[in-house]
Amino acid sequence: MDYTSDELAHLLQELTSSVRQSNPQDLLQFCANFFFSKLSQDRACRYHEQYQHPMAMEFAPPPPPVAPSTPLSTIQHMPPIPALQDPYSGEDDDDDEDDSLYDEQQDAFDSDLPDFSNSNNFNRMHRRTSVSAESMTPSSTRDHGGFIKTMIPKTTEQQARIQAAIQTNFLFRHLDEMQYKDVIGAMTEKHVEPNETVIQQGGVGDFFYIVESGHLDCFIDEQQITTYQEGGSFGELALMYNSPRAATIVATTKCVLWALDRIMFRGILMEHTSAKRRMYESFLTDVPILASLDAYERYKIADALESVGFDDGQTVIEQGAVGNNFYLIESGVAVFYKTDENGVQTEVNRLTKGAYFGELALLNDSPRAATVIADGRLRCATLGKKGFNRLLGPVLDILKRSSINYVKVMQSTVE
Ligand SMILES: Nc1ncnc2c1ncn2[C@@H]1O[C@@H]2COP(=O)(O)O[C@H]2[C@H]1O
Repeated sequence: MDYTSDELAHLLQELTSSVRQSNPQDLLQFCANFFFSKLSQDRACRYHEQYQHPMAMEFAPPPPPVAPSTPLSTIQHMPPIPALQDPYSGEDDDDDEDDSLYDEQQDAFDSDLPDFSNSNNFNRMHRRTSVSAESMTPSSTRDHGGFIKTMIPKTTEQQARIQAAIQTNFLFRHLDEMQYKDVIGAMTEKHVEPNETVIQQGGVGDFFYIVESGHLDCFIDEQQITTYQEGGSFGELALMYNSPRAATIVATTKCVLWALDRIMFRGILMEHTSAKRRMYESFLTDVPILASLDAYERYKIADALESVGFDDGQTVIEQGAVGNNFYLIESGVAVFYKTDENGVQTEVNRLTKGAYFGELALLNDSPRAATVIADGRLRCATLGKKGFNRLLGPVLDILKRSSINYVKVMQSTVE
């Protein structure tokens, strides 16, 4: 045992006084939150100690956890994701604290309590830059909703590297300035060697990861599912659903990762991510072109989609323009027009919910082949060029094949 009875007594005393102060409705949930916050701080401190004593970095990898795996089928039938209260909203009063506790009650924390007894986890965090140890002292602050933030001081160079790593990642796009600062403040740098396992399928979820550099492979039941590189992220599912890790992630090269702990992920990134995935889940399932994708691939598309509305008669795409976006029709009617060399405009097509357009210019790097105008109110989910190539990879062949027929149809309509 590496704690003294004094430390235990002190910890329990602190818990007791927190309970008295807050008078929570759900005592067990309150205690769970208290200990999770303590764990988060402890993790940051251990990391700090390890940074101060680089010779103490050696460790044996933790034994593979014995837990049921989460096959994709489980993801397809996941229970609704509990929505957390936005920790940034509301005043600093007791009601807010109660609300946040009420929301937290929906969390099945006990089904997913990581085994933190093995401190080797922390020793896997390697710090690269040599900054004064004083300036690296981690701290934590409590915000309005009783949410305890992890704060690990960083050099400007580290902050710039995190910003570069997250700038193309869709999960960070919606953050306001304060959330952005908090996320950067809470991240922990992790250096990984080739063949090192970052996440073990069936294990418990502790961190969400962003890739700064390097490549990693993702396996489910030893079958390779996908790869990750600069700007990619993984490890969110176990934190969102309190489920075992759904896949194994192994580095294929040296990697630099940034890790965000469970509390910060749930407090800042989860709400928006889960809301968006929920919002697009059934819509994307009904889009015929995406039928061959699995549930997780559709989740990733949902992360990247932006909803945009057009009024009756508004132009969505102009023939001859440069194409930057792909569109999926959420509702309404899009009408397609071709203008011939004499300037005569002819209607060539009409599409409704579930159909897509705007792929030709992206597939062929060509100017827009038609003008698209909203007939009545039109709402589309759009995907930028990068997201289109990255996320629709598995259906690009189908899109290409369909685009050939589609061009033929349009040409025959015009002729
Ligand atoms: N097809 C997939 N199914 C489930 N998880 C996947 C899949 N592809 C990539 N992953 C990622 O692998 C991660 C393993 O840890 P998590 O379950 O926390 O979160 C998972 C996802 O981020």
